[in-house]
Amino acid sequence: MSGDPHTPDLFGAPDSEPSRLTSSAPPPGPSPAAQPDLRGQATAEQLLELLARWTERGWLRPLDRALARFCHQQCPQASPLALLLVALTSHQVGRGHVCLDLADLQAQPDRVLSLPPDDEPLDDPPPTPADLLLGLTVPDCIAALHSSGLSNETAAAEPGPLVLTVPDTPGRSPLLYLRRYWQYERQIESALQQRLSAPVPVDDSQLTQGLSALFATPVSGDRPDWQRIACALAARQRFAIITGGPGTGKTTTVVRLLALLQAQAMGNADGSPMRIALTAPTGKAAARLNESIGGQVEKLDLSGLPKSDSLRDHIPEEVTTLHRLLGARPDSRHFRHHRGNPLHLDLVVVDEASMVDVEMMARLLDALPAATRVILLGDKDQLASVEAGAVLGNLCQRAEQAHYQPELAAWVQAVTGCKLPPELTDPAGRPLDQAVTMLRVSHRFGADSGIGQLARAVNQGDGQTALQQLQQADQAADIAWPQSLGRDTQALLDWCVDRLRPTLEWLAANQPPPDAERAEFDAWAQAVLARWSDFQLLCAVRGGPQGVDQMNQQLTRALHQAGLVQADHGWFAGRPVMVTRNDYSLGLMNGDIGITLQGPALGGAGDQYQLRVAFPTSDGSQAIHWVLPSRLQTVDTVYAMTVHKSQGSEFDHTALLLPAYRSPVLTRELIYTGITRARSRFTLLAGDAGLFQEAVNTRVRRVSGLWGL
Ligand SMILES: Nc1ncnc2c1ncn2[C@@H]1O[C@H](COP(=O)(O)OP(=O)(O)OP(=O)(O)O)[C@@H](O)[C@H]1O
Repeated sequence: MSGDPHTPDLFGAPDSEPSRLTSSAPPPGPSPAAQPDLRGQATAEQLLELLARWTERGWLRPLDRALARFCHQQCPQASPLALLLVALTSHQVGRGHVCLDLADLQAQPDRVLSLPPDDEPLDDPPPTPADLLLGLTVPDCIAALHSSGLSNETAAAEPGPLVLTVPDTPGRSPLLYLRRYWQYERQIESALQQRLSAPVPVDDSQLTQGLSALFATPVSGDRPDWQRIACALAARQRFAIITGGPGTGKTTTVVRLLALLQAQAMGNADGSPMRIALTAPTGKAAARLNESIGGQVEKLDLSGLPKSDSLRDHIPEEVTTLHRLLGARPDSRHFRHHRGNPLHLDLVVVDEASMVDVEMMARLLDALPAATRVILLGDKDQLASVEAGAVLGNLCQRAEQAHYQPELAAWVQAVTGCKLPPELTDPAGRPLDQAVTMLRVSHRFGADSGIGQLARAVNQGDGQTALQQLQQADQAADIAWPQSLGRDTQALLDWCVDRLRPTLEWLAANQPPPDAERAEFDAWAQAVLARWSDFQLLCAVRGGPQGVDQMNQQLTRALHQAGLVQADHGWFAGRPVMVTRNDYSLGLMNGDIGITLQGPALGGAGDQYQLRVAFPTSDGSQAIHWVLPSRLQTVDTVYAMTVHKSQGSEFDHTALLLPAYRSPVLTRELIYTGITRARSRFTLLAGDAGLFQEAVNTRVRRVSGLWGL
């Protein structure tokens, strides 16, 4: 659970990235002496030497080579081919995959290293996996692993550091895992299987009544009300997923679902309410849900439900982070709650589940009794977590087509009145399919919304339409692509300064006097934090001229020159920072954003200010958590932030800056995530239409063995 989330090699290799094998101008071949012959005489030492060369070039992480060396020491009989597979599997984990797909490896061997772009000239290139694996087949790899003593197919066998799974289902490839990740996937699979095979008995007429009470809009025959359907499906399952794009009503639906389930529980013979936890992977996402859920619970009309007088008090509004729920321990990947010390809960709702990695999901499910119901909410099309695994994406692979069994469709119609389109039913639908609902109508972005249309085109991989929409957008539109800004750094900086200016000027103009009451400082800081989401520059990459590091440095300088901040380095009022590592002693979580302000002096010395960083409190209250800059060890300036770090946040006006060069990071998921961070205005900052279009055509594929549910 560590690592720099922004380095390109952390992301899955894009599907459309041409393999080096097929590129038109391959780099000159390696000298034969440098290339271990994996079919014949190569030794482990030769292979490890080659891995060292890859590591020097940044194609492999030192950790990946160290693991191969460790495996060589533990199992000296392991062949160089087996050791190569160890290093590549480890490297895949660093790029967000849970395993190495051996068929993919054979088809496109060079996708598994962090190779530079094809057009970058290489000086004395080492052989690549394509060179090493030439003439070797998947069965050769399997045989090498079997004889290595490193991998076992089942958990029952003597555990080796790797696990090889060879599925007998046609179309499925053998997958090689580091054992830990195999275990996480199996934990998830078994926890979900257990829940999917034990649906909750429901009283259909009570359910129909509850749904009618909560959903005021009458059902129209030809347009299914997906929110109502989601509630019905989740009411009968111990595990359910509600996925949907921005503004499709995930929160609205879950609030109604909570009311429905709680009303059912309180209407039961013993009348005890369910113990419910609402959680999200980051503090920011938790705070956002907290805010929106609170407002929605208040407005909910509960009059048609049983126990309506006391029901509202039992609908939770407080959202906690997964780390906090599980009882994270400083400097440890172990939690206080686990199988041996489970959480006593009846229902757990996980919002922004696309950001939950395989390890976190496994740990959550491990800490829950089998009877605890689990509901995942999230947008399956967003970027996955930077850590290994794209659990929500993997589980939602069949969500578009739904695959509801005809009996389920009939039941849905009986309890909700909604007729499901026949193309979404499938007699061969799997148990997981029956537990997934995709919300398909955006209530935030109507049919004529530029942001909505652009997000849809990008999501469908239609780069040409997306470009046309951007090119044809007029002044009044909510999307824009000022092409000159993508090519002229100074113009870009000036444009960003102008967008940040109102908030920085407001901040300075409204600063309370040093002797003001603490509440006055808190209210001011709250307002500054709220205004901070008026505009956000997002960068696709970390390094390079359009990367987040340089943009932050240049923007800081430009703001200083414009007189909007008092310094161009160090700590100064108006510097926004994001916490990059959980700090339990300060109560700050990775991803929390604070603004440096002239705050109240410590100890109440009322005649002077003290520079402090104002963080919102995660309980959604109006209080501010003021932290001395010297106590913040790991923060980044965030005048610009990476798209990855922006997940779970929304901004009124979002601008997405793309690099001027090809990068494996530029994918459809990244562009979609960037666009959907915008509430009311989106600006693309890119100099090259081709790169944008290429990115939209490029998908992240995260290999996983979670397909059998
Ligand atoms: N069925 C509906 N009819 C009309 N408006 C709706 C409906 N459902 C949701 N909305 C409105 O659409 C907006 C977005 O809803 P909501 O916040 O529930 O969506 P979401 O999917 O959780 O959004 P996010 O992208 O923020 O996660 C809210 O203003 C909500 O009141």
